[in-house]
Amino acid sequence: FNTIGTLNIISNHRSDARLPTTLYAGGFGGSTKSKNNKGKAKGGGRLKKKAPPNLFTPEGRMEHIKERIYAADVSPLAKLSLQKLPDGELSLDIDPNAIAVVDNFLGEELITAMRKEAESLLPSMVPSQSTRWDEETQSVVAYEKKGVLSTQIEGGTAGYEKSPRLVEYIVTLTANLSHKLNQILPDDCHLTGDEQTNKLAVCLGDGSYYDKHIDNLGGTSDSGDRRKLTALLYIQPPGSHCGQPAYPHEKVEDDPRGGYFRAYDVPEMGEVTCIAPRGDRLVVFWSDSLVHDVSPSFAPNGHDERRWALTLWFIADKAGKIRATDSQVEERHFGANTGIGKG
Ligand SMILES: O=C(O)CCC(=O)C(=O)O
Ligand SMILES: [Fe+2]
Repeated sequence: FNTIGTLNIISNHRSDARLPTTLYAGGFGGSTKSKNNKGKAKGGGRLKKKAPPNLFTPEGRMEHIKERIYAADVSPLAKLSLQKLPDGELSLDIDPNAIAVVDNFLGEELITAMRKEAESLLPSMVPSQSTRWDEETQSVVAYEKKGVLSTQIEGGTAGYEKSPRLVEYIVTLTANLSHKLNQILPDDCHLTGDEQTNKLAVCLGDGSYYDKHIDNLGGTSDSGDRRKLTALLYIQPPGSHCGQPAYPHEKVEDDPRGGYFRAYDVPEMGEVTCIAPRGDRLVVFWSDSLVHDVSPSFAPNGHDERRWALTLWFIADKAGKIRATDSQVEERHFGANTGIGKG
């Protein structure tokens, strides 16, 4: 995977469009500016009813996304659990299987516009690559995922022109969700706010699926893979995949379109947690520990039902550590011969 450095966004909505404003992920409402901005009125006065966000301008959209991030409940990610260390000792630490699910994250208007942008990129998307363990050659081999196309959203002028809202989302989420989480997480889980990597992917609806995997297996090797946290945004119409009962009791069988995100080993939720790819739903989890897959995805009523997901990987900062894969988890899910998959 490639890591994009700071994304420069060129804002072109102004009348003086030839004098572009460059917005930097790290400096735009990022780590220094947004402390304690939860619901506070400017000037410390009474809370006034806020004007609706202006989603016609980049600044308005980014401000809106930032507000949605600070309103979202991502506290499940700070949950602690008792874990067995390799020497058998127990330690209280951040739960490796924690998941935060945020519904109606960005609102119907923005998610609908983002879907349009995503679909406009389809002609440039290519078969998604994956890796699997090959018994014959006893090595990890790359293969093309059937029925899944993907691309990486790039920053810079060219990338911004192609899909401005997707770039704005990536920059704003990177800067602000990292900042918000760093305040509630221990140092070894800290994330950078100005670097990320991402993938826009579509399941074409022919039963395509993702094998069981952990996104980042780099914990024991010097792989250079610093991906720490995964944030998936499902870019479908809000309310799609609204099966009964709701999360966390959703079941794959609830919907003929399938395409459920399935997490394994999540405590108190039974063996498998099923999460529908519901439009405008954000799903956040630890890239270096959560075992997950995607059930076969179908689009029985045509292209509108195709499963679009934008994955953003947050990068561990200098103090952040990539966990080594738990050997018992590896054995339970992938067999002793480490047929382990990687996202
Ligand atoms: O689209 C999803 O729900 C999950 C995709 C995934 O696991 C991955 O890209 O690593
Ligand atoms: Fe994954």
